[in-house]
Amino acid sequence: MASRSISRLAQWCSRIFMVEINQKTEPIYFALSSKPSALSPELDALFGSGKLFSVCAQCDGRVQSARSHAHLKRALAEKLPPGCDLLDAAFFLPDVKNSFVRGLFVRDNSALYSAERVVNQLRQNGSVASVLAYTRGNSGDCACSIVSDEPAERKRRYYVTPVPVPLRHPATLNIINSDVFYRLEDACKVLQECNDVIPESKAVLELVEEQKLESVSNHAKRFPVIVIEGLDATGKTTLTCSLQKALGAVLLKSPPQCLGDFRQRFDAEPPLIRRAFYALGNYITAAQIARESAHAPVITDRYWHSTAAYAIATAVSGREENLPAVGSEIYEWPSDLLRPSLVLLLSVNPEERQRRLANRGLDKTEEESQLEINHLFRCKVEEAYKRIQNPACIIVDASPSPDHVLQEVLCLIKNKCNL
Ligand SMILES: Nc1ncnc2c1ncn2[C@@H]1O[C@H](COP(=O)(O)OP(=O)(O)OP(=O)(O)O)[C@@H](O)[C@H]1O
Ligand SMILES: Nc1ccn([C@H]2C[C@H](O)[C@@H](COP(=O)(O)O)O2)c(=O)n1
Repeated sequence: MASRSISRLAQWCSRIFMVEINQKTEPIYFALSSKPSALSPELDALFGSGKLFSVCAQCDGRVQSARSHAHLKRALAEKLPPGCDLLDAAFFLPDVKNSFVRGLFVRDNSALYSAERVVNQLRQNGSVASVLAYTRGNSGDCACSIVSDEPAERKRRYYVTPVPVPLRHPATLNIINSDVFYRLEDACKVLQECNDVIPESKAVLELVEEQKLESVSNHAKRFPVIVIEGLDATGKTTLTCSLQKALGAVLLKSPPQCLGDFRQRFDAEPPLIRRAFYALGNYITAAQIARESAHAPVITDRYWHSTAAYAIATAVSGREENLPAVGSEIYEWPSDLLRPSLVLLLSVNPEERQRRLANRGLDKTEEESQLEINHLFRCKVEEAYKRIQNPACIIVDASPSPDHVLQEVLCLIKNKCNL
C-alpha cells in the first residue's frame, strides 16, 4: 500500500499546478516538494483561512477524460454549498507537449465546511480520480496529502512550493490535436472514439465519408474562393449575401448545412469533441468548394480561420499575451485542407458591434454572450485570426455602411483575384 501511495503522490510532485482565480488575474503556479517552504503572498491568498482541495477527473482515454472533467465541474457547481469557490486548475510539465491536464480547486469557506463531504461523495461514485487536500502549517507552510480510504495513502505528506511563471502558457502545450486539428484523419479519430457515448458521431463521419474528401486537396480550382471571417455581428451574413449577388457566386458556409442538426449536440460537448466536429465541417465545406468552384466563384461564410481562432482563444485563458507566439506552428493551415484564394477578416469597433448585436435582438449563443461580457476573449479571437498563416487574412474595416463595405471588398477581390 505504502509504495502505491508514494508513487501516486510522486506523480503529482513531478508536475506544476496552475490555479486560475478568474480569467482577468494572472494564474498562480506552484509545485509539490518534500521540503516545507514559505508561501508566496499569492499562494497565501489562495489558501486563505478555509479548507482547500484539488480534484482531477482524468481517466483512461482522452474522450472519457474530457467528458469526465466537464461532468465533474457541473456536479461540483451544483452540489457545493454557498461559501465555496470552484477554481479552474491545470497540472503540467513545463514545455512537455500534451502534458497539460485539467482539474479544479475547491476552496471551502462554507458554514459547516461541507465541501469535503461533497468531494468524497464524488470520489466514491467514481467521478473524481484524485483528490489532494491542503493543510496550513503553523510556520507559514502548506502540506498536501492524498484523500483516500487507505490509511497508508493518507499518511504521506508533500509541501506546496512557489515556482516561477513558465515561459509558455501551459494550455498551448496541448492545442495540437486537442483544440485544433491539422489533418482530416486526426479529427475523424476523435469522433470515432466518441462512437459509444455520442451516437451522432457515426452519422457525422458518414457525411464526411460521402463527400469523397480524398480528392479535395488535389483539386485544381478554376474560379476564386473567397472566405469572409469575423467575430459575430461583424456583418458576414450581410456581406456574403451581397457578394453572392454582385459576383454571381455560389454561397457556402462552414459548418455546412448538412451538419445543422448535429451542431447543438456537439456544442454541448467539451472542446476536444466540439472542435473536432467543426474541423470536420470544414472538410465537408472544402469538398463543396471543390465542386462549386469549377463552375462559379465561391463565397464562404467562415472556414478554418474561425475554427482555429475560437479554439485557440478558448483554450488559452487570460490575456492576449498568453496566446502562442506569432509564427507558431499552431497557426499553420492544415496541409490537406483546400486553401481559399482570399480570406477577408471583417473588423468593427466594439461599440458598433454591441450596437449591431442589440439591434439584431436574436438569441445569443453561449460563445456570443461570452464575447459580450469578455473583452479579453474577443481580443484573443481577433488576434488569433490575424496570426493564422498560409493564407493569412486581410483585415477590412466593416464599421461603415453595408454598401461602403461591399464596394471596398469588391475592389479588393478585383485586385487580388482578377474578378
Ligand atoms: N455595414 C453595416 N453597417 C451597419 N449595420 C450592419 C452592417 N452590416 C451588418 N449590419 C447589421 O448588423 C447585424 C449583424 O450583421 P450580420 O448578421 O450580417 O453579422 P454576422 O457577422 O453574420 O453575425 P453572426 O456571425 O452572428 O451570424 C445585422 O442586424 C445587420 O443588419
Ligand atoms: N468554421 C467554423 C464556424 C464556426 N465555428 C464556431 C466558433 C464559434 O464558437 C461559433 C460561431 O459560429 P456562429 O455563431 O457565427 O454561427 O462556431 C467554428 O469553430 N468553425
